[in-house]
Amino acid sequence: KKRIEQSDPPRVGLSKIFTDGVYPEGEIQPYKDDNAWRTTSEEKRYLEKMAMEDPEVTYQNIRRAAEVHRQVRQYARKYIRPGQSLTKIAEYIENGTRALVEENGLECGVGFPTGLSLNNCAAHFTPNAGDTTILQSGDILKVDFGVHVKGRILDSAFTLTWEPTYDRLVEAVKAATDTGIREAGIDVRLGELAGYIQETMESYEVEVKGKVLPVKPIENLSGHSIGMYQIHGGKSVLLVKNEDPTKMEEGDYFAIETFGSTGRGRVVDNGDCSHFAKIIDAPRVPIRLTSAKSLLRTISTNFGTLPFCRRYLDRIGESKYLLALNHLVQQGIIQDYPPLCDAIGSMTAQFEHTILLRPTVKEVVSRGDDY
Ligand SMILES: O=S(=O)(c1cccs1)N(Cc1ccc(F)cc1)Cc1ncn[nH]1
Ligand SMILES: [Mn+2]
Ligand SMILES: [Mn+2]
Ligand SMILES: [Mn+2]
Repeated sequence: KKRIEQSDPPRVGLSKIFTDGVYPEGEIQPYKDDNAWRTTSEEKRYLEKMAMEDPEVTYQNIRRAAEVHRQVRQYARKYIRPGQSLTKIAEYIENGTRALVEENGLECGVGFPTGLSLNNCAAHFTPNAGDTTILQSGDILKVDFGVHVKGRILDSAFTLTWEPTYDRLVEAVKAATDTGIREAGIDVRLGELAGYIQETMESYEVEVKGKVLPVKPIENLSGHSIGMYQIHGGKSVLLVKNEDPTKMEEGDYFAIETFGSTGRGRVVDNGDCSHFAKIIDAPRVPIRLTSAKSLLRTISTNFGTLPFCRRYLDRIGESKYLLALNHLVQQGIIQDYPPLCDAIGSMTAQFEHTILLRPTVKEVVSRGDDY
């Protein structure tokens, strides 16, 4: 039977292409040293077989999300060009994601807002309604988008440039993320892993207009574990050596992401917030403001605990919601995630993959032939 090809722009749902429901496995990396035994352990292989048969755990959900991510980003990389508005770029990625994952309520869909952070801004920027920002040829764009299937969130990001000036910065961050992925593993301490990432990042420098700048890891950004419908699972992988003795554990899902900067190596909240998410264990406080009460109901219905942005409220018909939204933030019910930026004039880069610490092997589920 002829395989149905993906369209351009990407619109063919993956269940029409992977008709047997089996999605490609990611890059397999065996565990190292005192966990190498896992690959051939009968007990661990049995554990994994059970996981594959459990509809809750089955690795097919996260692999389907990963294949959606690979196909959308493949077309997006070709499509995104200086001169386009960030809004158009965001909608291209989101329309592609919704179509390929065959969005269906909270069953499957967009995992979190499409990050399109420019230059000194490293994370959590996506345009709000009315934003007229146009991508420029000298920009460094971090494209960070998510796909979820049954609450399994695929979190992966890459950096795009259209001039060679910052190639070494991009190279440094790609190498640091690959170091983080390679050194990750069951029983690895998070503080130690951060040291390996820092070491790779700091071995690079970038020459800009005759000035040699060291590449700095951004010390207050981090990778993170991922839970069901929960983008931040509670464990953080910092980018500078630290004493956190917390270990990575069998069954963990991790987003390994690193950020490099030619600036301070530190980000601060900057500009209007676009990203928000319901706080998982928020206190059940009575909400007096009627508009806030109804907005919270809309958020719970449409996003659950997945992060959302103002454009997603606009597209489901909400309007004049800012007062209510800020009230929910003040009440500690919704978390705001403002744009995170280093010094003006600095440049930042990011690469991110989602990895699974399976009982027998480590799977870099979001790996593609692009990064
Ligand atoms: O910086 S984080 O808040 C974080 C890092 C460590 C512990 S929590 N964050 C989680 C997140 C927050 C809001 C989102 F809309 C999406 C994700 C990392 C991240 N942002 C983008 N990709 N990955
Ligand atoms: Mn991300
Ligand atoms: Mn992440
Ligand atoms: Mn804040």
